[in-house]
Amino acid sequence: MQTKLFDSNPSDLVLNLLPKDGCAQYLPGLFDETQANALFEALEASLPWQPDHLKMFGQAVTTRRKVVWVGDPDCTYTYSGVLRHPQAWTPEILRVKAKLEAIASCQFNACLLNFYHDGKDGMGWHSDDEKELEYQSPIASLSLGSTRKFAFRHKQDKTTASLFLENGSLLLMHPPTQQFWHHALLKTTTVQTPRINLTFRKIRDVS
Ligand SMILES: O=C(O)CCC(=O)C(=O)O
Ligand SMILES: [Fe+2]
Repeated sequence: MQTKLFDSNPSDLVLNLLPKDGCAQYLPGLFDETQANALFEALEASLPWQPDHLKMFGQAVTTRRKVVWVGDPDCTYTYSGVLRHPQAWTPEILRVKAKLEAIASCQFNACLLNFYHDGKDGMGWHSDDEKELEYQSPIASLSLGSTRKFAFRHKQDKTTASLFLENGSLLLMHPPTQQFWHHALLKTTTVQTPRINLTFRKIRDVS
């Protein structure tokens, strides 16, 4: 499947990285090196980064990776068994959100930010399919800092697909990707520098 991402530029054809049951599109260089590095530094310095708390096999786990949950005030969200209350949007994140909304032609109301100190930090296999998430909406994932390997694995037949997420790049995961595929940010011994990832999401109106 080939999908046109921008109406304005006919050369911006972005291929689907998945062979079936979903659509993931990679757009490198959405922010150039200078912009991406400036954004990385601003986010690293200004946000209240905290270790993440997960429940794995009934056990409480504290991650080395750090997170910030940002969103509209009513966007509480439970994942990995833990209820999160959002921090208020910051001007930088709002600017990024507006840019990604224009590209993805949709609205986001929440964003999970992850800080990976180096290759020893990663994120295990999961899908972003919590009941609070709007099933129809894509997830837009912006990468800043070190290049890291990201992989998809089909839930039924275990087919895999992977790619490297570069500084300033965007990965769009469209429905029904989360229903059929797990994804992971793979650990590696070869990366010694940090990375920040922002995943913009749409929480359903549960009122
Ligand atoms: O860091 C990444 O690229 C992936 C993050 C992710 O999968 C998530 O936040 O749900
Ligand atoms: Fe995810």
